[in-house]
Amino acid sequence: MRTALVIGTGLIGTSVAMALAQRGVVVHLADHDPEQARTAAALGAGTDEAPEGVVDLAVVAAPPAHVAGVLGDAMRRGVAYGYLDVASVKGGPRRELEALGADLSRYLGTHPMAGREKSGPLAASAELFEGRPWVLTPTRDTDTEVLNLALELVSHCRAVPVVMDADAHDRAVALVSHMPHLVSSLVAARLEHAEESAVRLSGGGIRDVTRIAASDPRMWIDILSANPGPVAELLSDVAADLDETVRALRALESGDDEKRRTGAAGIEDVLRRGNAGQIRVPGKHGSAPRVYEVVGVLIDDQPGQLARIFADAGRAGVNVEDVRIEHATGQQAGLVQLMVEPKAAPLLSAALRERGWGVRQ
Ligand SMILES: NC(=O)c1ccc[n+]([C@@H]2O[C@H](COP(=O)([O-])OP(=O)(O)OC[C@H]3O[C@@H](n4cnc5c(N)ncnc54)[C@H](O)[C@@H]3O)[C@@H](O)[C@H]2O)c1
Ligand SMILES: O=C(O)C(=O)C[C@]1(C(=O)O)C=C[C@@H](O)C=C1
Repeated sequence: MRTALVIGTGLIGTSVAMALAQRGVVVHLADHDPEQARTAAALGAGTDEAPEGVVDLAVVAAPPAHVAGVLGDAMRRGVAYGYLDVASVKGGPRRELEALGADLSRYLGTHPMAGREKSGPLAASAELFEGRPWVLTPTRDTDTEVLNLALELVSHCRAVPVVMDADAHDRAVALVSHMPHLVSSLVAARLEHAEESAVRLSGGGIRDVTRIAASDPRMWIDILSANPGPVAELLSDVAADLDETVRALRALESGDDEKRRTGAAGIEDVLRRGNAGQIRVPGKHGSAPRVYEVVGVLIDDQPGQLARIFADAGRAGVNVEDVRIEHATGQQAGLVQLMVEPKAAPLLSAALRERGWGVRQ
């Protein structure tokens, strides 16, 4: 990738632009608030002058409700070869773009699983995405070159590409991002009118639980409006657990030994289930480096090949953890190396062979 246009130069757009600029990509910056683009340029993220020709990749980092409109407009103007967005929800923007009649082969919905509770270019950092998962949602129609440009961008940001279906992504982030965000806000909301003498005792525990409650509500209204069903289901499960927990605590207040024993067992159950869930959360920059097995797939230079490989891997139920592409010099062929969990490698090889791919494991 030689040139890129980042539209929406807040926290995420500026962070992407900084990472690309550091890797030698010529980055153009645009925002509906020109002051934001100027600030991003002053931070070394690129130039706020419009590109003269067509750039390789346009990256839309506007709030989710504006993503489809901004993408549709950029595509109509033909500003780039490929287009991607980084919005926190993937199903809605794709459907909106489809309704606008856009050429979806040149579009790839993506989502870096990294961020902050602060907004704007001044909160940006080129290192924000290092080691973090970056979800890509290609379909059968995705142009191979656009997918390659996206993979290059993810690699420049030193993130880890994860391929998923858009709706499966939205269900997953309801669990690991959207529902936790609301729970954090609900806990923090209890502090609003609390006694200062109590609030000033706050320590690491409440800080950890409420950090994300400081985020911009306008952005989160957009995010939650685009994923309300899955989040409501999860929150109603949390509400049922809360009811049980309150019942257990009330039992602990009782003068009756048997009731107190039942109450203690209920609380212990909540705490132990919490331990079991917490241990599954990867560290800040992912879990300790894992060893993946490589499944090599031979491709010729036909449009749509990479997207088809990802779609076939998805159909086999295999998560592709990382990808490398080797092009054979002077030949219309290449080798795609898919990095997967060791136990998934034989399954993936068999599924891809069955679908006619040349596989090397
Ligand atoms: N904040 C996070 O933690 C996080 C993480 C991953 C992905 N995202 C996604 O990234 C995108 C940007 O989020 P952010 O945190 O950088 O927000 P931000 O508020 O820091 O930046 C958004 C920028 O978009 C600009 N903008 C708004 N409407 C626009 C339009 N119509 N055209 C051009 N520019 C416009 C704003 O002026 C602002 O500079 C969102 O879609 C969000 O869902 C956010
Ligand atoms: O770390 C934070 O501040 C975040 O909230 C980041 C976070 C998340 O929930 O993990 C928030 C929303 C984005 O879509 C992706 C990442």
